[in-house]
Amino acid sequence: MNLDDIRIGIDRIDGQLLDLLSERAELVHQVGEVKKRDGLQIYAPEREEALLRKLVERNQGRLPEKSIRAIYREIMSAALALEDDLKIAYLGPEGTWTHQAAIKKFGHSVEYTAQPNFAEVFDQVTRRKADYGVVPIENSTEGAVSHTLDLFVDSSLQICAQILLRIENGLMACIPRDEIKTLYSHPQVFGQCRTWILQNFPKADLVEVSSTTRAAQIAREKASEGAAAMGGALAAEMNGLTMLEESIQDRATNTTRFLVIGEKTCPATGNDRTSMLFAIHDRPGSLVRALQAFEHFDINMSKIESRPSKRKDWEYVFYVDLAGHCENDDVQEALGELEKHCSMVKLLGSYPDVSE
Ligand SMILES: O=C(O)C(=O)C[C@]1(C(=O)O)C=C[C@@H](O)C=C1
Repeated sequence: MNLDDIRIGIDRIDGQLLDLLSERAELVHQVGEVKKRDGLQIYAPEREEALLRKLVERNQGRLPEKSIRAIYREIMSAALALEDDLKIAYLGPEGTWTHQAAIKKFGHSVEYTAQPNFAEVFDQVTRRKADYGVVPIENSTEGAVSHTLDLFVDSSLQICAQILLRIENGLMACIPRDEIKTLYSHPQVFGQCRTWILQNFPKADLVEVSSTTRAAQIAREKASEGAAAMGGALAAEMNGLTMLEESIQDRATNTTRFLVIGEKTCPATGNDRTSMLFAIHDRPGSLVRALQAFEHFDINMSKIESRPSKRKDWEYVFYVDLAGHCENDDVQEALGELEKHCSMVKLLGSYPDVSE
């Protein structure tokens, strides 16, 4: 077979694919009409996850799971845009890791709105200026993003999905490496690259800024003063910086978990995770007894963080993630028992426990 013959085959299939995608778009349009009529959420993470799991299982061909997910991400992104003008708020400016996480979840067809800080992301969704928000919650090297945890205490928003994104930080500048005097980045990135900084730039000044994109902008503006930035390839590209060294994070598998927040949580998919906050009574053994509620019902607790309550000194709020959906009987019963030992329990939502 020669190249032209093979390409004729590809052209034929692409034509068929487009016809099928148009047919799909017609059905999606009908779904959108039904959802608007019945007041349902346009974004349906449980349906997306079920569809993706079915497709990955069915797949017999050469395409790896990652490619199937990426292709369908964009097909469903086009669907979301057809159903409504979906707007997603994220921590900007453009090119931040949160922006990339948002695109990984919602694709390129929906509208994005960059916000100056996490509180604004929450606020935009609360005031319905955006349909959903994307915020980081924890990093596998550096731990919790405490500011996000704190914002959940007073917010009525619910978590409806999670996004896992591999974070590859690099050193970027528009000056040679030996002229670098100051490193700019987000505090989380400094934490993720601590060993590399000590080994490579032990004498450099470290300046924390609001995002890696902002750091890249400063590396350009203050190049003559010896500025460089640490962050992702997109931030370097958008600011015309050279990547002087790639993959400088201390752990190769460095991954950040992001949450999608909206007005409603997500229905059960059979493989879910639930997030909640609670505060305990100030009595001996309260925390142990509260946590035993999960053990009694054989529920796996995958995360616990404590944060100051900000209402009274030395009083804490615990942020917990567990396996299961808040509508499952065992989770409901565990919550009932938990409440007996707590002064406050607040469910933040249940969502598909994706590992991609
Ligand atoms: O089935 C739905 O609820 C749809 O809106 C369709 C669709 C899709 O393209 O398959 C699009 C967006 C939703 O988040 C889930 C699925």
